[in-house]
Amino acid sequence: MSTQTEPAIHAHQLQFRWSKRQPTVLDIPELRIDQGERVFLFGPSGSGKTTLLNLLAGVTRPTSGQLHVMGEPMHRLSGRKRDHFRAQHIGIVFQQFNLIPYLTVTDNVRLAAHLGGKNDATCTDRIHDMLRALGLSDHHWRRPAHALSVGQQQRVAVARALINSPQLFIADEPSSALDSDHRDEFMHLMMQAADQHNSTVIFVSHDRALQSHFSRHLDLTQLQRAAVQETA
Ligand SMILES: Nc1ncnc2c1ncn2[C@@H]1O[C@H](COP(=O)(O)OP(=O)(O)OP(=O)(O)O)[C@@H](O)[C@H]1O
Repeated sequence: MSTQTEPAIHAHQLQFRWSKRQPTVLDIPELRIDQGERVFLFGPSGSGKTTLLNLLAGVTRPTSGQLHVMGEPMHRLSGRKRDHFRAQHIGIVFQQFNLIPYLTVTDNVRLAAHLGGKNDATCTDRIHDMLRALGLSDHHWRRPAHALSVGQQQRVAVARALINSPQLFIADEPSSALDSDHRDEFMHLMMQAADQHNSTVIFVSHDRALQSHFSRHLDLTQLQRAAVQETA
């Protein structure tokens, strides 16, 4: 596993395409992100931001090249090993949150703790502390996820992503459905939670107003050589 000096992310000659008949979506000669960095990733629609996050999270595997995430060679690991690594070391907030609608708020977060091997005796207390820190008070905890507002679901998704104290926290447009007041509050809470765990943060958004929360701003079109596929 990783040491303190090892980068959180190191990609070398990283390429990805969906199939042999489709054009290359990502072609990144070199990318290094150090542990603890706060990265704001942006680029036009279709430029491959979500695809890159999925590669970093091990959801998909590079077509060619090397990708090390906290020292692990993701380009060489099987799907099962990548799933295991993700559950233990990476927290993700997806665009659509992907909560399980009929499970309670607490159990949605507990499931992630279980998959990460951290559903121990202190788990319920840790979940409730996390939910409280993210602004969800106790009368929400036993509600099914489908009975929450979009903003509340986002907070559950962040709690779920952070419950295992991940070394890498990845978020794909997690604040897009919030108004500007709630967005700032949400960003503050999210960064505070990431600070507590000293996580590396990679955050994708079209909203450039949010980039002031981040120490590094990465334009995907500058980072890579593949052309953006035109959206019809
Ligand atoms: N499952 C898929 N199969 C084939 N092509 C796909 C698939 N998912 C995405 N693509 C294509 O890959 C390219 C990159 O898509 P991606 O979702 O990574 O872009 P993005 O920068 O995240 O876009 P947006 O800002 O609109 O979310 C696009 O041309 C898209 O059409």
